[in-house]
Amino acid sequence: MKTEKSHKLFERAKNVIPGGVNSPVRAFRAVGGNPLFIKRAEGAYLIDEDDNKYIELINSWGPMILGHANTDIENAVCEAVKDSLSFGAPGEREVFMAELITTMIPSIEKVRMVSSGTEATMAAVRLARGYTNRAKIIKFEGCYHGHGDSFLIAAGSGAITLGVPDSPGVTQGVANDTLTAPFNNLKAVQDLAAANKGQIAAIIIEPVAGNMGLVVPETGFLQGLRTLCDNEGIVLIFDEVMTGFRLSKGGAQQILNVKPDITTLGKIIGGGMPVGAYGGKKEIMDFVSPAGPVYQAGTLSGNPVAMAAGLAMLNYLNTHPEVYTHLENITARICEGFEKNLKELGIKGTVNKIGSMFTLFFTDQKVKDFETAKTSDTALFGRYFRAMLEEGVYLAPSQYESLFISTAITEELAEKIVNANYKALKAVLQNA
Ligand SMILES: Cc1ncc(COP(=O)(O)O)c(C=O)c1O
Ligand SMILES: N[C@H](C=O)CCC(=O)O
Repeated sequence: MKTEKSHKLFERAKNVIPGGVNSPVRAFRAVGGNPLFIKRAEGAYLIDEDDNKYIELINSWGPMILGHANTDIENAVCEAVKDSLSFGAPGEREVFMAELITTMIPSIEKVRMVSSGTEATMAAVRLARGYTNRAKIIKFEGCYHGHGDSFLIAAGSGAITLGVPDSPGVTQGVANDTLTAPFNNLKAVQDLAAANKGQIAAIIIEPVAGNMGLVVPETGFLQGLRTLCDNEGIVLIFDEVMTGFRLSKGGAQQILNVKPDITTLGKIIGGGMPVGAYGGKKEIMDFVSPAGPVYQAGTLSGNPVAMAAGLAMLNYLNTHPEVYTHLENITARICEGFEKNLKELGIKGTVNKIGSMFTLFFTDQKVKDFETAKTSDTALFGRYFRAMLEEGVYLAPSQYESLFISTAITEELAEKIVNANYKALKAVLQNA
């Protein structure tokens, strides 16, 4: 595989961008080798600067659920651009967007648009603190909620990959207010709440965790958190930046049948543009400025072009429920193929999946939390990642990420992915 142009760009980038990338996990540090610079993407494919073409399973870390260069979304953006790129004043698309979100996710009665998932989670926690007049929050080991200071404690995603789950730069004062518990361990959360009675403002959780690899909640876990929050006056925040509009049109909360007080959103909601949102019960959302005292603002919040992209995306998903069945069937097919390959080649692996999200962990343990996720052989993952690239399939460059399927993955492509997986696993065995 020729990667000269990517390599040259990376060398130039390292001189002027920290680590040569604008988000750490893109640097390929966990898997070895240099990042590929992408010049174009279309449907299910990424095309790099050296004209290599890959079937891709990241989809910009989730947003591109309809594949790249979707005509509906691109047309909506082109139309919106004609009216100016930004107003800094309210526009009708923001109203349409809020109406659509509150229809699709009924636990959201009012919603505020922001420009990233990080902004959404930071604002949601500030709101919960302002509403309850309490300081502490509980988060889960291996969950990632963006790079807000309060969340960089036992954090997932690139923070695990690069060995900074507790980042320098976060003050001890902030860290003291973030308590952590293992995912899927209700007793640990109940104990924390009892030991800090009357002090916990919020429990924030990815209802389906995607940032320590994919980990699904066990039966009763989320419902147990709901009951605990109701009993203790704690605000339950579901961070659905990844799962919102992906696992169903009503997000993870719809399929798992548990309603949070606040939901944070991002990724798909922007159709590929930088958008986030947080919303929930009216009573809580009316604490947000200017309705209430909790301050939060944004120069580009509700940006008309971003709203146009997001509206086109959400309108499509809202009116095409068959999308989710298709995505689930394709994902099941790929995961079954991977499991068969692992068995045939005698490689230890566990495939976690839900809807159109999945992770192949190189461990024979059941992966139900961060501790079990960490039993994966990450060196083996690195070799597998590179072998898959050679086979023309682009994966997330870390064991601790979920993969995402888009509607552009046809049954034929699913077959190709399974075959590539077999060849890559075999190559990894031969070179062990
Ligand atoms: C669950 C979750 N929350 C929050 C974020 C932060 O979103 P963003 O990267 O848009 O700031 C991410 C992804 O990065 C995420 O996966
Ligand atoms: N896991 C992260 C978000 O979902 C990966 C994206 C990033 O940090 O660049």
